[in-house]
Amino acid sequence: MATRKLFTLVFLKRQGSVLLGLKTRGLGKGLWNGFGGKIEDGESVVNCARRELREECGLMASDLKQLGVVKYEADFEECASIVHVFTSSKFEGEEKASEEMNPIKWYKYHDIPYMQMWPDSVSWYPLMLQEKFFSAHVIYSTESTIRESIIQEYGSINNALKLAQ
Ligand SMILES: Nc1ncnc2c1[nH]c(=O)n2[C@H]1C[C@H](O)[C@@H](COP(=O)(O)OP(=O)(O)OP(=O)(O)O)O1
Repeated sequence: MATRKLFTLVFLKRQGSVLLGLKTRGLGKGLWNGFGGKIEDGESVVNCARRELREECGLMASDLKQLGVVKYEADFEECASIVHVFTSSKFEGEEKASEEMNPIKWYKYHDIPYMQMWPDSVSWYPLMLQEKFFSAHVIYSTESTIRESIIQEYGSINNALKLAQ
C-alpha cells in the first residue's frame, strides 16, 4: 500500500466569519489556512485537531465536528496526504498568533483570500462553510496546478471517511 501522511485542519466560525492564519513556515508557507498539522504516533485524530488548534491560535474548541476528508496526491510525490477537516463555533481562550501562524484574522465568508491559499481550497470551502459533509480527492501535477479534483457531498461523515482508509 502507498504511504500516507495524516493531518488535521480546523476552522473556527463566528457570525459569518472564519478564523484563518498566515503560515510562516514549512508546507503552505505564505498561504492562509485553517489550523492543524501532523497527527503524532499514538494520537487520535480529534486530539491532534485540539492540540494543533491550541498551539497555533491559542483557542480551545469544545464541540469539534468532523465535516470532511481531503486526500492530496501529486504526480511528483509517492506519498499521499490525508487531511481530516473539522469545524467548531464553540471555543474559548485567548486568541493569539503563533510562531507558525502569524497573523491570524477573522474573514467574512465572502472575503476569504482564495488567491493566497492552496488552489484546491475554493473547490471545497463552500461545503465546509455550509457545514456539509464532504470528501475531496485532489491530484496536483505541479505545486500550484491541479490535474484532477473530485469533490463529493454526503449525508454523514462516514462516507467521507472511506477516502481516508
Ligand atoms: N496539500 C496539502 N498537503 C499537506 N497538508 C496540507 C495540504 N493542504 C493543506 O491545507 N494542508 C494542511 C494540513 C495541515 O493542517 C497543514 C500542514 O501541516 P504541517 O504544518 O506540515 O504540520 P505541523 O505538525 O504543524 O508541522 P511542524 O510543526 O512540524 O512545522 O496544512
